[in-house]
Amino acid sequence: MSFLRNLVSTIPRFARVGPPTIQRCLRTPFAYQRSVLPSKFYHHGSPGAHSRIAVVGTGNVGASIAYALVLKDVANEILLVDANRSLAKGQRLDLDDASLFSATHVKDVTLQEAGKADVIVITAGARQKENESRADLIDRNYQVLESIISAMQPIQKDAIMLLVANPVDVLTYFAQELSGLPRNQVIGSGTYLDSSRLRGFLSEVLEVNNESIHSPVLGEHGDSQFISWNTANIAGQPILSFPRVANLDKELVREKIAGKAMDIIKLKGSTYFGIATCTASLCETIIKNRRDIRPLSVYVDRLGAVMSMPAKLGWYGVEEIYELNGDPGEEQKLVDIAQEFKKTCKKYEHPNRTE
Ligand SMILES: NC(=O)C1=CN([C@@H]2O[C@H](COP(=O)(O)OP(=O)(O)OC[C@H]3O[C@@H](n4cnc5c(N)ncnc54)[C@H](O)[C@@H]3O)[C@@H](O)[C@H]2O)C=CC1
Ligand SMILES: CC(=O)C(=O)O
Repeated sequence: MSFLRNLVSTIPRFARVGPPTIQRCLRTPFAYQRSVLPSKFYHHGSPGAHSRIAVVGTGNVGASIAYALVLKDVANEILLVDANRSLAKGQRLDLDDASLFSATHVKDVTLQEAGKADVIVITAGARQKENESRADLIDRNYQVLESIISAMQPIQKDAIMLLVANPVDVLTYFAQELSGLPRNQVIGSGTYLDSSRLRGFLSEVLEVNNESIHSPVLGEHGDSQFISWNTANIAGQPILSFPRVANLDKELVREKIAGKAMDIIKLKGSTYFGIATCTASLCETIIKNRRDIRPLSVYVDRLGAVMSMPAKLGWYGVEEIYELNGDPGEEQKLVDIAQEFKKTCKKYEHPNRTE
């Protein structure tokens, strides 16, 4: 065997690249895959685990997510779909060129086929222009979402649907209403991106790697988001006990983080690298059942609203939502955000909800 391996390693890599299925078998041994993945990731009697992520909407955000997924080698297949079919095809051809170092196979498909994926990422829809808020997109993007979900039916019953299009909290709620999937399988990227922006900022203030900083931004992925200073910590020490953080103007920091998207939009028209990194990481969390805790758009029963709260994510979607530590100011913010959310959604209330 070792003689064969040595022999194979002398063949240039480009000459060893075979059809995608063969590459997949070579890269990830069958026994390993069987021990790690649940039955829902087995399809078509394929000789190993077979995970598929659909990306609906292949504009700036969708294409960047697909690119990040290819580089991370998260799934066997990425399925691309866009109302503009030539755009999806063009992105697929371009991504083919990027998959040289990845076992991921990229396809352009129909919405019906996307509905059979294990993870369905929805980025389709309008984006903000300068000085437009995320909430201003609601009328346009509700229509887009409704048409996409109806064209994807019947959606695979174990699928996890991950909303990215804005306003993400409101669209997540509508997707929960319209998709027929259990609520815990329909989530939004929420304030994961805002939290990563805050970690980046605090990492410079404290000169600590951002992965060691736990500082969630919660509530709305929008103007009313807030920083949970009372739960934030480094190495278990409250973050407010660090003088460099204690001395910051907290409202100024909040505005800086909440306003970063518009700062970028004013300079280059849209944001996509940050959300692509966050979304690819969420897909990996789902497919590998990592049970990471992330600030995500989830339905919070006691408040009757979708908003960003720390949530445990894995194969089966959201398994648990974590409450804050009882600070009355932060609780009031959640209540206010829930009230605004309900006012917005009333206009679109769907009569067919069964759960
Ligand atoms: N949640 C977050 O943190 C972030 C969310 N976004 C949101 O992501 C969304 C997409 O942004 P971009 O990619 O920059 O916009 P884009 O305009 O580059 O791409 C949107 C794509 O959606 C497609 N589309 C529209 N209707 C469709 C339909 N019915 N079926 C299939 N495809 C359809 C369009 O053809 C277009 O290719 C926006 O709503 C934006 O606000 C953007 C950045 C961060
Ligand atoms: C556009 C957007 O939602 C963001 O970059 O946060």
